[in-house]
Amino acid sequence: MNLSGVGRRYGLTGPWVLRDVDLDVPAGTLVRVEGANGSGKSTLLRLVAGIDAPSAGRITGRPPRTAYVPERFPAALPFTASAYLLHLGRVHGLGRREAAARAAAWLERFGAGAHARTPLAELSKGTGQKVAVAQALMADPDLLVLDEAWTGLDAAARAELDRAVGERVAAGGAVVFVDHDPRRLAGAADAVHAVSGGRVAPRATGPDSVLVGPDTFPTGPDSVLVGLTAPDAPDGLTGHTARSDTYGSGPSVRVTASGGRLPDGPLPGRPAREDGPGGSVTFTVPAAHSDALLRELLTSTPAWHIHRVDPATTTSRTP
Ligand SMILES: Nc1ncnc2c1ncn2[C@@H]1O[C@H](COP(=O)(O)OP(=O)(O)OP(=O)(O)O)[C@@H](O)[C@H]1O
Repeated sequence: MNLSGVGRRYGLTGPWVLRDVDLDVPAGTLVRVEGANGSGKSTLLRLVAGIDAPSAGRITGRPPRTAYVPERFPAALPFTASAYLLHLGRVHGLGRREAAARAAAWLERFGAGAHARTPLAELSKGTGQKVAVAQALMADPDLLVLDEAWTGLDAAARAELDRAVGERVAAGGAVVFVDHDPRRLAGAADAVHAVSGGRVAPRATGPDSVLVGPDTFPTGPDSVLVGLTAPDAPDGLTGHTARSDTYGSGPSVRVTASGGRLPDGPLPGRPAREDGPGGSVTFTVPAAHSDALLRELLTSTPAWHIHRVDPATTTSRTP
């Protein structure tokens, strides 16, 4: 995929967080993104994953099967770990049996099999992060975007994630990642891009190329948010593309919620809205935007109470 002249700012008049970004992410490559806190790494990764749209420029060629692990986990979702993975597997386009099998296999692989029936809200941060990573990997994505996905994982799970990343690249997928530990996959990256001053610039790669010093190591596990970009059904089951500016038929998600306040601006993915009984509202949004929508609803003041999250078959866009 390719980013050409991409810029991003929050709000119409906000400062440009990123400007004039030209970036190639070829298939079968491992790409590291690095930079200081607040430089715009997560912003760049959200654009790459397609859960956020550029304010300027063009993004083309994003693989249909894209999966994303963002920094924070919506632990308030009313699911057990396996039910959540099953749901996301269905959103990724998997059949029920296949989704259940893959969910179980990935939980087992990350040492979280015993927590399959634990409600998300009761998971430890590290186990929640294992679920976050499992939801992305179970899609066999052609583009995997990992925003500090190792944070909070125990040593065995970190090593397992390293292996899984290697497998994705070996299978011809692209992996784009941010991690504050400069030793993470050291020397394995095919390209390293540094974000600084709103610009993204390539720099030489190699075992000795380290921009982020040891003093920037995370001091503890951050809270994590499971990302769901899951834009496409695998094996060409649908023709939906996860372009942020492209809607139509394709995987979409219905979120039923109540009690919160809507933001002044548009909601992520501009969901269709349907008022229900008891003040509840059902938002229907393309699957690629459902994570951003959930995050917006859960972090609004007052926060929305999420009743249900269901796959839907079609998406309509409000004008
Ligand atoms: N939703 C948002 N609304 C307004 N500003 C935002 C939003 N998200 C990020 N920003 C701003 O964009 C800038 C870059 O943030 P971003 O999270 O992309 O940085 P980062 O490099 O990932 O930081 P860190 O290393 O601390 O995770 C910051 O100034 C941040 O405040």
